Amino acid sequence: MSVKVAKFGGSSVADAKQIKKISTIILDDPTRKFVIVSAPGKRHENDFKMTDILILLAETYNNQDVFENYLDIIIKRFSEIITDLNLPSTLIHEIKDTIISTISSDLPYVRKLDAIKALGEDCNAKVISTYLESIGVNATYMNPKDAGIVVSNEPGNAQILQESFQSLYELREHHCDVLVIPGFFGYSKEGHIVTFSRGGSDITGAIVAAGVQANLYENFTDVDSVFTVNPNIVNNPKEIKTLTYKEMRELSYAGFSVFHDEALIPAFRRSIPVAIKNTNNPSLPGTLVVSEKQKQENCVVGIASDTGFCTLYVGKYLMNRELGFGRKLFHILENESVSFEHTPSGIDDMSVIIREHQLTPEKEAKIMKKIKEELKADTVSIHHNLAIIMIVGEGIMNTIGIAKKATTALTDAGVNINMINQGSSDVSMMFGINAEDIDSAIQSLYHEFFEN
Ligand SMILES: Nc1ncnc2c1ncn2[C@@H]1O[C@H](COP(=O)(O)OP(=O)(O)O)[C@@H](O)[C@H]1O
Ligand SMILES: N[C@@H](CC(=O)OP(=O)(O)O)C(=O)O
Repeated sequence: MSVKVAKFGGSSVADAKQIKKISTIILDDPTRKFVIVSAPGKRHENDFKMTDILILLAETYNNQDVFENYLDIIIKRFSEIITDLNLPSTLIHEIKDTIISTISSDLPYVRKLDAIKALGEDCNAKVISTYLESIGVNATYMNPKDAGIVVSNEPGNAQILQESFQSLYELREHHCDVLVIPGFFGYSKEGHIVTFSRGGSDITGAIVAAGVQANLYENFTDVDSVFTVNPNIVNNPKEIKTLTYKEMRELSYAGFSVFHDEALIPAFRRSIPVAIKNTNNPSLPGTLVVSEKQKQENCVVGIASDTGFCTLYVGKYLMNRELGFGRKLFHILENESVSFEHTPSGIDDMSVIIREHQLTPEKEAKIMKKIKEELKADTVSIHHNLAIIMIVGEGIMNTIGIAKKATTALTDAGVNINMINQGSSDVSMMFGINAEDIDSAIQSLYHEFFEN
């Protein structure tokens, strides 16, 4: 039996008009049995995402601040959707009761925050399945607990547990034609709601696709395809037709927010192709992510960029001869719950690239003090405001001239390179630059690699 998993992102389920569009897409293909939905997203550029307001609601309630306006915004948004879809008003009363009982529950704050964040997806899934039923579809809402989505106990950063896949496979036999599953969260073994990292409905989609052994995982969003560069930086960039899991993971990791980087692994392990398509233009083929693709003349498929990094620089004469230096350095970071992204190193120097949001000024000072004292380092410093650029493509490692092209483009744009990391990955080349240079760097690289 051929089955597809279709995930609809926040922009695809942002209001009644969009929900009607996704219903047509679901009805169009009877193999679209598993539907994963996000919370209502942005309806236009300056709009808000429901998840952001839910977080503000949780925070203000916890700080005993004024929270009622956030509650009103959330209820109003769901009310509009329910009214415009001609669904019974009892549904909005149920949603309101659920939100109020969740915020006033006596759960510890981290648990409550996750339970509140999950409400956007959960309530929207209930609304969408009720709508599908109202138009005659044999659809049902399926809670992630009943679906068997068991995750690790890390609030806001869940990982799927292996045992989930067997239970998910059994969903294939479910008597309904369409199962609507809320994205973004699962349940820990202890029964707590735990969310994935932000943008994590893509992860739910990939997990369900892997579990039910789908023939295709369709990820519906608001762009016609994955573009070679971020369309918010370059106008109308070229589209990518096909790319490999590995290429997509690197690009997503480095800023192609169209697809979550952690959503690739479950699909990759079971070789399930991923199609990224536009809800507003569903007849277009979109972008296909697969295990292997034909060799292309220009091996570079995409160039991603992301900000919010910093470099922790450590210098010590004879570092290369000191057994265990790296281990001790990482141990200091581990004790402060700081993970690292990259570690370019020299003979007497080591740089550790870290995502800045993990550091507070106090944590930063503590880490630097420990490195100085415990590792007897000569120099320790932290440089903020770093951006990374990732040039990605299978075959990059064995293609002559990629670095030359990249450095020419950066030179033409007057951009200083703070760091180069090449050879650690066989599909990417990384540059570190100042965050304020990102747009001009990407525009120049796009010109060099895709227009010349
Ligand atoms: N290289 C890229 N190709 C396509 N979209 C990109 C790229 N980089 C960033 N994006 C952004 O990703 C957005 C879609 O992702 P997201 O906002 O998470 O959608 P959804 O609401 O479907 O979850 C696009 O509107 C676009 O602004
Ligand atoms: N709603 C969640 C999860 C998600 O995946 O949303 P979206 O599909 O709108 O990116 C978030 O905003 O993080």
